[in-house]
Amino acid sequence: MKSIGMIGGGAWGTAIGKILAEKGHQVQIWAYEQELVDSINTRQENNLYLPGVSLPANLTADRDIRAVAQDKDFVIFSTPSLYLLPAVRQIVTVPNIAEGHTPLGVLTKGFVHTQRGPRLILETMEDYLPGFYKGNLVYISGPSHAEEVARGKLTGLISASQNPKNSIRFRELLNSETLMVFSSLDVIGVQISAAVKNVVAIAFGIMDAMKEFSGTVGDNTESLLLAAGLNEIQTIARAMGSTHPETFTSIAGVGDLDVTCRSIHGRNRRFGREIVLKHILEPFSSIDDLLSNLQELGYLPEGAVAVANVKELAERLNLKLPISSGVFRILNKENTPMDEARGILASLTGARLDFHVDFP
Ligand SMILES: NC(=O)C1=CN([C@@H]2O[C@H](COP(=O)(O)OP(=O)(O)OC[C@H]3O[C@@H](n4cnc5c(N)ncnc54)[C@H](OP(=O)(O)O)[C@@H]3O)[C@@H](O)[C@H]2O)C=CC1
Ligand SMILES: O=C(CO)COP(=O)(O)O
Repeated sequence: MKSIGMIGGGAWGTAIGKILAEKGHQVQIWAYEQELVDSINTRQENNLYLPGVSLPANLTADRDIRAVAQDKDFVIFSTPSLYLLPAVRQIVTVPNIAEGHTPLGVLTKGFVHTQRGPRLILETMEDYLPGFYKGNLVYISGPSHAEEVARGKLTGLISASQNPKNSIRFRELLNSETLMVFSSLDVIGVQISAAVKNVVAIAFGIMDAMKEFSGTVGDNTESLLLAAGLNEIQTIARAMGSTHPETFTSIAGVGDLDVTCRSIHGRNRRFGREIVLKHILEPFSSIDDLLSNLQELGYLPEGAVAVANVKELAERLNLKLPISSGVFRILNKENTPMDEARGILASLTGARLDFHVDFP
């Protein structure tokens, strides 16, 4: 039996915490909201982010982040990208972390925006953590909606680390009857795939909403977008130093892209659909305004956070990324979803497109 601290009580941290608790480990989740702590500890349910899933009694929650990280055999970060660094900063001086005794894993998908611009999650964490952690952090990703993992749907994940021993440690920790975990050394490729697929899924959601009202956009068109999205992920990942081309054909690459674009659980897809069907960008004047008021959406599409970082990286690395650029312009109110969708499809096909969609 191991003791495990989960830093983040959203849907994903809770689902993975449940898997670990069901394997007999003692799991403590750091949750930001007191209501959530009470719900997990007294009703064995995450009422805010994973309602309807009954949690084991050996999974508990606490608001004290340092207590959750203290004296644990493993600590796993599961906050959204925006809250990751503040969480890391709070636990660096916890003795077992300060001394490098506790292996650290990360479930967050996205980039961290620093004064030096957008950076990958693990490299940023390494800057704040004691030197023992350099090259030893583990990044866990793959096609895995929490709603399904928590209900025992068969799922595959990738555990990536520069240190193969550590990726195997997390693989063995997480492997269960329904969760199959595979190792990878390509920490850059896996992190970029996880972050950028969320941006592609926003474009996919926009296209998906248009499909319902258009004679031009169909399932085939969506697959065109998906394939181009994978290409865009590869382009940026290679430029950033991805080491293994097979990452993109693995569950961390095309697998996660597919589920994020197509699943009804997908929040990035939902965000894209609601841009078209519910005009949810109307209250926001720009992407900065949106990001400052993200809580108004009521759910967190990581792709909205990631796209500004992707734009900056594309400019720095001189990359042409038509899907990400189009999503950025939509969120920044520089262009309409309709014009951008036409532009993206035209750039992918080389065709001259003048279709119009009449929304209800
Ligand atoms: N949901 C999924 O299926 C999957 C999600 N992921 C990734 O996991 C990460 C977490 O997502 P998910 O669990 O879905 O998140 P949710 O949207 O379910 O939960 C939101 C989380 O944000 C926390 N939060 C809100 N405001 C703050 C704040 N000011 N400071 C600190 N924390 C705050 C909440 O805290 P509190 O703990 O108090 O509720 C909660 O943990 C994301 O990067 C996501 O892309 C990866 C794979 C699957
Ligand atoms: O990363 C995920 C699935 O693997 C979750 O995607 P969404 O945030 O779009 O729901």
